[in-house]
Amino acid sequence: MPHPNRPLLFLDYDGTLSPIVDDPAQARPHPDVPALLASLAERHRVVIVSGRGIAKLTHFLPGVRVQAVGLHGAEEGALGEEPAPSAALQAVAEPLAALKASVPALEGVMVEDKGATFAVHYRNARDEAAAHEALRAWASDVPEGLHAVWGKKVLELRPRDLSKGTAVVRIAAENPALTPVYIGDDTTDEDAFQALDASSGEREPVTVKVGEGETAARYRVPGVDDVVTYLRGFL
Ligand SMILES: O=P(O)(O)OC[C@H]1O[C@H](O[C@H]2O[C@H](CO)[C@@H](O)[C@H](O)[C@H]2O)[C@H](O)[C@@H](O)[C@@H]1O
Repeated sequence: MPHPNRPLLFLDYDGTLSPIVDDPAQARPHPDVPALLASLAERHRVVIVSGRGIAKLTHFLPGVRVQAVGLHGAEEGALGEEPAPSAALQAVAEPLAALKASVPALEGVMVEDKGATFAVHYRNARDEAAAHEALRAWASDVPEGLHAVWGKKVLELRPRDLSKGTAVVRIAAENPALTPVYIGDDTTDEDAFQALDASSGEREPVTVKVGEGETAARYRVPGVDDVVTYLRGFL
C-alpha cells in the first residue's frame, strides 16, 4: 500500500484503531495507538473520524491532540477540547428524543447514550436475528431529516445531510496540497471512501478497508495490527 509523502490521515476509531469488543464502553485503543498518533501528529495532519462523540474519543485517547470529526460528521473539533454544540443535531433533537423513547425493549439490546444522539446495539441480544428484524421495523419510517445507519451490530440515527463523507471531503478541500488517506472498517466509512474517490481529482486518495466485506476502498488490511504497521510507515 502506498505511503504518500504529504498525507492527510483520516482514521476511524472502532474496528480501526481499537479492536471490536462486546462492550462499547470498553473499546480501548490498540496499545501502540496513543503514542503512534502523537508521533504521526508531529509530522502530518491527523483527523479521527468516528461515530463516537469527541468527548468519548478523548476519554479513550487522553493526551492525544489531533483534529476530530465525531457523531458521523455532526461534530467537529479536536480531541481534548469541548466541541461546539451540533446545530444539525439540535435541529432534530425532538424526533431523536421521541425515537429514543420508543426503542423496542429486547433482551440484550443496549442503547448507548451519546448526548446529542444515541446508538442501539444488538451484538449481545439474546436472539440476534429477532432483534435485527425488530430494529429494522422500528427504523423503517424515521422522521424527515434523519437517516438510519446500520453499522457492526448497531443501528444509529444521524442528520440526513451529514455523513463521514461530507466531513472528509470538506477537510480534504481545505488541504489541497495533501493526499487523503482514509482507513476504516464499517459501513459508514464507505461513505467516506466513495466521497473521497469522487472528489479528489488529481489526488488519488488511499482508501483502506479494515477486515472483510464488500467495499469501495482501493486497499484492504486484515485487522487493527495491520493498521498500526501501515501507519508506522508514515514516521
Ligand atoms: O466510526 P467508528 O469510530 O467506527 O464508531 C462506530 C460505532 O462504534 C462503536 O460500536 C462498535 O464498536 C463497539 C466496540 O468495539 C462494538 O461493541 C459495537 O458492536 C460496534 O458497533 C460505538 O459504540 C458507536 O457509538 C460508534 O458509532
